[in-house]
Amino acid sequence: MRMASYYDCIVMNGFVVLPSEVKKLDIGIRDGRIVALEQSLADAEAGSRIDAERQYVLPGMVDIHVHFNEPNLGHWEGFSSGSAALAAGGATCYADMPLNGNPPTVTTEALALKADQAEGNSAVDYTFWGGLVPGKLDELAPMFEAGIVGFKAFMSNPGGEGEGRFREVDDWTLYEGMKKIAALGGFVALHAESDAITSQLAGAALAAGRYDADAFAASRPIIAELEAVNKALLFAEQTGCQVHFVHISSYDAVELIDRAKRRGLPVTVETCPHYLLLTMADMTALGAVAKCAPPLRSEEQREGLWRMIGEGKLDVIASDHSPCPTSMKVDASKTFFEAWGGISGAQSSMELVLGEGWIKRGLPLPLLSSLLSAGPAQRFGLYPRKGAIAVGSDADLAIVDPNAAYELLEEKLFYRHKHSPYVGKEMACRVVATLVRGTVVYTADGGLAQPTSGKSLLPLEAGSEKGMMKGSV
Ligand SMILES: NC(=O)NC(NC(N)=O)C(=O)[O-]
Ligand SMILES: [Zn+2]
Ligand SMILES: [Zn+2]
Repeated sequence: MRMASYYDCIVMNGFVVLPSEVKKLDIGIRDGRIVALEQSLADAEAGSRIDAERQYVLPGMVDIHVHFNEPNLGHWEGFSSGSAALAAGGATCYADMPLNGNPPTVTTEALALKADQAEGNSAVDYTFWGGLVPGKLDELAPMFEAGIVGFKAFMSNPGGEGEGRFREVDDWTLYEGMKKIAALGGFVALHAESDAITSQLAGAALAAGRYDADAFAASRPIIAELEAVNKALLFAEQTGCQVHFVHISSYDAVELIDRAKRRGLPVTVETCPHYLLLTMADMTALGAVAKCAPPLRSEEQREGLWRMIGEGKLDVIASDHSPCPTSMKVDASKTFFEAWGGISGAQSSMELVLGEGWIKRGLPLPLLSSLLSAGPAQRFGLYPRKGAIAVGSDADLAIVDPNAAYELLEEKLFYRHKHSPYVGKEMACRVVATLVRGTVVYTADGGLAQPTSGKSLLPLEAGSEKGMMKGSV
């Protein structure tokens, strides 16, 4: 009898963000899961209570686009500092990209190495992407068996150095890979920029002695994104493969993808906080710290992306946290073209999106929350275990105070290299606590409480039985 009303923890008095409404509820947690959502659990027995009066309780963000760069480039970020930053930003789960670690995650051996580095080093739960690259088509099935459902491919040069680096796909590899992935039941994620267009324009800019930020932006125009998206939609139609478009930067591309969805194509679309918060003008003003590919766009595009969100045409907001040593961003001897492309933002996604989308623009919280949590969890087949506040779901929660505006200072960043285009920005709200499976991993007052409580969501055992995972390396 006692069990029925005993909870390990109760989150009380908060405004709880449910899939289609916000309701004042108490959340009862037992064994890491949400077991009660009631108007009041004031009389219940509890191991601990968290008072969320005047605060909002959201499902933790599921950030399916981060580059933590292990193995071997952990000094660029790593699981430990990267996941700490996520926890501080209200993210409770992530999917780590198959680059820029070395080796990239394009074989089961590489996956095993990565999994080994993550284990015991993550503050929040995680899973991994595989990669679709030339010459490794036979690796797709074994990686799928090891639990990988999403395979990332680049349609333009991903940069990076060395023989074993992640390579972009040629059309044949993409087409064949998509047929194989469709047959397996997985999906492809695409960095959609046309290599033909971007390389041609970058070459021309450099030949003309233009190395600055504006020339970089002009070398990666929206037509490059549209051309790649269009080709990928054709391949999706021909192969039946599900496609997820990562970091889409223009509303034109969102509309193109939306038209394909309405024709019945199984496609989803992601954008990132930087395309919603920043423009080319910020890139020119801030320098390479705001350099990414595709580049930041015009104010008109930024507004257009918000309009797309309001119209329900996006599925996912993810950080595309792509860090590097600060010297690769800020180096007087290097041109803008040579600086690392990638923005450090993992810690700020939820605060930025809620601050701009909800507090400033008045968009509904459930809508924004679905892009941060439910949408990405669905994409990875993790919903509703992850990405929802519902009875039976993991108690992965972000508690947000809408009356705690603060200035983001460099020393508040958990990144290994503390650069970000958001340093110095006034944040309109603040993540005050993050819970992973009912455990408080972070509080704004106390900092990181649990640096290693994150768990892998991969069925590692399936691989290890076949000797493909741990033990084979
Ligand atoms: N090699 C990278 O980490 N690239 C990333 N860089 C960006 N977005 O500038 C990406 O996702 O394309
Ligand atoms: Zn990309
Ligand atoms: Zn990325």
